Amino acid sequence: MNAIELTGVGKSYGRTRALEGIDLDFGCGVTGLLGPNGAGKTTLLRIVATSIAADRGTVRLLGRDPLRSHHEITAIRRELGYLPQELGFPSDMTTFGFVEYVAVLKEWNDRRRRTREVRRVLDLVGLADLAGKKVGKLSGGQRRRVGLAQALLGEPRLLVLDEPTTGLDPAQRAELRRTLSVVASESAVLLSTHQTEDVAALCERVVVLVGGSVRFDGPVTELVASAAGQVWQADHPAPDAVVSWRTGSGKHHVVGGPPPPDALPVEPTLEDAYLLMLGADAARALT
Ligand SMILES: Nc1ncnc2c1ncn2[C@@H]1O[C@H](COP(=O)(O)OP(=O)(O)OP(=O)(O)O)[C@@H](O)[C@H]1O
Repeated sequence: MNAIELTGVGKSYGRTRALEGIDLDFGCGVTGLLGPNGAGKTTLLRIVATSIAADRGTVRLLGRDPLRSHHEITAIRRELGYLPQELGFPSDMTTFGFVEYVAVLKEWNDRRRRTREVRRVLDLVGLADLAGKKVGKLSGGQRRRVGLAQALLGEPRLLVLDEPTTGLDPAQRAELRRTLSVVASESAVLLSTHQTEDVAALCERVVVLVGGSVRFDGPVTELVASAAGQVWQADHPAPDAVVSWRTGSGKHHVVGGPPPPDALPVEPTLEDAYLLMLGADAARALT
């Protein structure tokens, strides 16, 4: 049984079709969800986090149907950790107090066990030293880590993270990768991000959503390989490239399109492959 099983899933907001025909299964490991603004990433994560219901198709989470009964949805939520895109914090609560409050909502009724668990997750995200500080006085990145701490309570089998790296500095992002790679050995982790480097560093599998549909689903290495032979370094601009820019070294990084005459091929990155995929879509939309 996979932790997440989606078949023919669709969701609309009024006339806007946010998702259509989504067929995806996820087991243990970290899967990265990429897609441009409005592609449907948050909508998909909210469905998987039982925060909203799909309009069409079937959703099974941890072997259960969230629409079947209150009992089923509660059973799923007991094993689910969710970091929403925007998490509201009562600013006068302390870091410890806020995570403990979420633990109470998650039915950690034994005070000693609860305290131990809150300390464990604060330690995991590197916030032990700030446990007594008011949430309102934390930096954006620190607040993001408080959000992550509450999602990690109880070692959830299903961890859903909406843009977890937003606001984190490079050292914190590296630490987050370390934490998630440990969690993912026993849990299914689904995260959305605009940072292709995070996906390349952390995920075995990547799903690209475009316009509410799955545009790519497979190993990160496969997406990278799809750009082989289409990325160059050149001395001159490439006006017909899918994307190209002048780098700090003064050379031009050229992705797709005909190579300029002096172009030297370079190994593509995940970002190159992703830009190529989106660029091809954009070009198709214009014809
Ligand atoms: N509550 C809502 N009411 C109406 N339309 C919505 C609502 N939430 C999302 N949408 C629309 O659904 C589509 C998908 O939005 P969604 O937030 O899932 O995309 P996303 O990929 O997460 O975008 P972003 O990268 O900007 O966060 C968009 O067209 C958006 O405008």
